[in-house]
Amino acid sequence: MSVIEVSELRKSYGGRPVVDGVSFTVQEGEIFGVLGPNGAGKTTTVECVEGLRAPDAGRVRVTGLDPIADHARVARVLGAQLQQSELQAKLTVREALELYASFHARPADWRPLAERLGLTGKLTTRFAKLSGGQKQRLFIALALIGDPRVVVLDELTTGLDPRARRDTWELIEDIRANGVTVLLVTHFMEEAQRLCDRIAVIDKGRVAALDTPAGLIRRSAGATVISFTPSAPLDDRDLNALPALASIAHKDGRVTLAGTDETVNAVITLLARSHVTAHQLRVTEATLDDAFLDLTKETAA
Ligand SMILES: Nc1ncnc2c1ncn2[C@@H]1O[C@H](COP(=O)(O)OP(=O)(O)OP(=O)(O)O)[C@@H](O)[C@H]1O
Repeated sequence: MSVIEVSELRKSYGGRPVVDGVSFTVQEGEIFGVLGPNGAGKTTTVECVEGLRAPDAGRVRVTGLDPIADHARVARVLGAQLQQSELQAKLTVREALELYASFHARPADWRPLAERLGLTGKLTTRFAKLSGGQKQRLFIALALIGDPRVVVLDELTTGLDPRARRDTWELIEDIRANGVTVLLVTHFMEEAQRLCDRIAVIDKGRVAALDTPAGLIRRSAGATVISFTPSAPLDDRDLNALPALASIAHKDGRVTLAGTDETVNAVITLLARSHVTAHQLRVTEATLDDAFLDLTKETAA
């Protein structure tokens, strides 16, 4: 069952389209990633899902409800992460939890939530005195306090150290294990690769690709990279004729080819046929990072 449906969403600012026909659906229980370069339109898209912005065109549904027309009902099923500026510096963790619980008709009990998020020892600490990781954990708690079916987390781990980021990833997996669907906006490839079931890569206001992390890697041009130092020079014409070749580079006598498994098999055949030995042969799989750069390379150019 789909929890979020976005269809042909469009939004312009001052006549400039920043979301230009975005469509995707998020299934119940998924961690769905929205990934893209700066200014791609990710936040605008999720703000339309949250009902914070009205689309110019297109259709958005959250559990079948329109986030603008049915704002109150959507607020009951959707938990949104607050921005830093939305919490008063002097509010203690306990006060923030109680205050946000009071906004909901049927809030979750904040005590076990605070326990699960490791905030029990910080209940009397003021917001301004919390570390970056503790603040993020509080934001997660506040997003979950209405006992939502779906939670939207935007750039949750930006500014956290690697340890706090990993702890946050475990929390997100834990949220999903409790049956909550997660819509995650992120800049971090490692985060997206590790957490997301599927990812929409947004580029210039459009969905450049939508797939599982493994699927995105497979469809990027240079999904597999093979490098070696040949015992004798290989004919460039033979190398350039390799199937599914995405790129070729020569450096310090070493040849590096990006392509697919087909390219790897063909280069091994070529080496055997040419009686050339490949020293220090390495075959590596591209990461989501490589796939992302490939999928959004026109933007960077
Ligand atoms: N209220 C607004 N008025 C005018 N322009 C806006 C407004 N909000 C966003 N924009 C512009 O729309 C574009 C898309 O912004 P958006 O925040 O959706 O992108 P993003 O993909 O989330 O970017 P980032 O990764 O940098 O947060 C940007 O160029 C931004 O400057």
